[in-house]
Amino acid sequence: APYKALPKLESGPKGLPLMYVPMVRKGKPEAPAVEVHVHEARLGEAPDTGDSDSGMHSPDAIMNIVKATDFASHKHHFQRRKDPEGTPYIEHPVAVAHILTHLGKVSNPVVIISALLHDTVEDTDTTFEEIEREFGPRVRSVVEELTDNKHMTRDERKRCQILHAPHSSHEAKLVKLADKLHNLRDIERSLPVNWTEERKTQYFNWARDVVQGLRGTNAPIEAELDALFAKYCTPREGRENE
Ligand SMILES: Nc1nc2c(ncn2[C@@H]2O[C@H](COP(=O)(O)OP(=O)(O)O)[C@@H](OP(=O)(O)OP(=O)(O)O)[C@H]2O)c(=O)[nH]1
Repeated sequence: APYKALPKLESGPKGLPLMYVPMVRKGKPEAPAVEVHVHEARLGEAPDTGDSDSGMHSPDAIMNIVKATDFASHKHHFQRRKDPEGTPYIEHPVAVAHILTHLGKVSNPVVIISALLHDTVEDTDTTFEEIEREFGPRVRSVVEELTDNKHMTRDERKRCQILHAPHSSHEAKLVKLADKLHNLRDIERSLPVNWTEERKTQYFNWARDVVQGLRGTNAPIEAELDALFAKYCTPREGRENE
């Protein structure tokens, strides 16, 4: 279904100063009123490091993160996970964003928004044009990197992920790492319907091959992945978890 964004409450011509009114507690404002400048383009100007917190404190970054959560929950509304409980799908992108912020200590809004949106084009009627219109070209580009080509066979898609991982942008690598960690944690928690133990091992082995191409991106997330690989992957003689 088409996504209808709420009109911005703070709307005004881009770049024009708006008055930020501080919260008032016990008759005293928490902070003096300040002027903030709304630049929709700021997301597109974020630095390339992927984990910088530049821009994180800007009101428009926070608003766009909430908007992406709302967008994803709208788009994934009817979708369920493959677990026997039929968990609402939206739990996955929200958990991926949470892994990035809390375990990975990532606060680049482009990465967090891309994590929230990473399955919308692959799994729903969302288009890349829609993502760009609502969230800008940087987010579109990262989501494009994270979207499997549905015209390929399953085996081709899986092979492509291994081949493309090392060539991904830093932002996409971060989301991929967190995506894999959440999917693996989910499988450990509850095997998807009709999955055998053999398929579980195959998935863990394949995920280890993808993660191999993402290494050196985020130490805490990679450490959690390594602990799971050590537990569930087929050991590689003399090359443990390579
Ligand atoms: N672990 C787990 N995965 C679930 C569940 N429900 C849906 N999925 C999705 O299923 C995919 C993994 O299942 P597969 O059978 O290997 O892949 P396929 O759906 O593409 O054929 C993942 O998507 P993907 O975008 O293909 O991710 P990935 O394969 O790139 O990691 C994952 O997000 C669930 O309950 N547990």
